[in-house]
Amino acid sequence: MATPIIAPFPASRLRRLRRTAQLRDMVAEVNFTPANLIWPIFVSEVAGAEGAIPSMPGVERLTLDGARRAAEQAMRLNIPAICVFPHSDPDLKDETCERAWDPENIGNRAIRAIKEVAPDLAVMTDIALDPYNINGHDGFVVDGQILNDETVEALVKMALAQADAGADILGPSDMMDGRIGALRAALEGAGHKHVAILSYAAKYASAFYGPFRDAVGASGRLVGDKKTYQINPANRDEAMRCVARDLAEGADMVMVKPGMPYLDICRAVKDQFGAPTFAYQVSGEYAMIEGAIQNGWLSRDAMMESLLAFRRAGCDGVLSYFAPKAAEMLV
Ligand SMILES: NCc1[nH]cc(CCC(=O)O)c1CC(=O)O
Repeated sequence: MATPIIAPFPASRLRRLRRTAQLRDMVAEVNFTPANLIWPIFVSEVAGAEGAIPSMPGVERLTLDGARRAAEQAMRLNIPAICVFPHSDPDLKDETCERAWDPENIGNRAIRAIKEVAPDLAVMTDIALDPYNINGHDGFVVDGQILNDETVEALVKMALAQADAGADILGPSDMMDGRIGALRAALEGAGHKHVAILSYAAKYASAFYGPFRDAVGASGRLVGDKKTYQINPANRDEAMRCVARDLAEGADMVMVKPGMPYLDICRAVKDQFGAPTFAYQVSGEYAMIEGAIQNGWLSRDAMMESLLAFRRAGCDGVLSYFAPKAAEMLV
């Protein structure tokens, strides 16, 4: 960073450039546009499960038709990408997680439905076994241990099914070791050379995912916690090693997750690696801000301020449940 030169007062009056909206805009260091957004949506295959998610006020589980409408809305609002999270039938969850790589699972059906109505919209996926796992974990569980290498093999099958369904961006969120290299090799081998990987590289074992687990119906199921695979919130160097490793294995873009409590990590990742860097403003962050807005405790400006903070911290974009609302305010 350049060394700031400040003339002594009154030669320097920093308020001169804050006087009008035009002057403030002229010297704004970062901006936020709809192009900075990725919109996560929940798509359910369970009849009657669509509708409100109490811990995420304003967010709904969608049907396939709802996903189509969201895709059309994203295109209208210039949101470049939508990220599909499946809410799968709880009665079909098991330990084999076989539905994760079924071409007809709800995630893959949603990808195809979106591509039908909005072929140009980028569709991102989530790669992890938790939507289909009876115990709510992102990997296979045997004797209370999360198996790494066996899980990676399953994730590869899941990824290929998503790529076959038309996904543009794959989002491995599982935090198994070696998955990025395995996914990249499999995609090349299967002719999916242009499918991009946005790695959940610096994903922390966070309490801020609670409402998401309600949304996908994993809350009651999760046995134990995810601390043996997600990063300890105390660690920064470890996050940097994860990002370096994932980029070296072929990730096209990297993510820091959660977002607001980890803005220091966003800045460090952008400065050190200069790769396309995204933050996930996760469900708990959304719930805090939107809940406070709906109670009249915060104004709607808090939403835009929270998004702008990611840009200031070096992020190219943000996955946020605020995407449609924020994009509407930006047009
Ligand atoms: N692989 C699961 C997954 N993918 C995205 C989120 C969280 C997103 C959010 O909280 O908004 C999670 C939850 C978890 O790791 O338990």
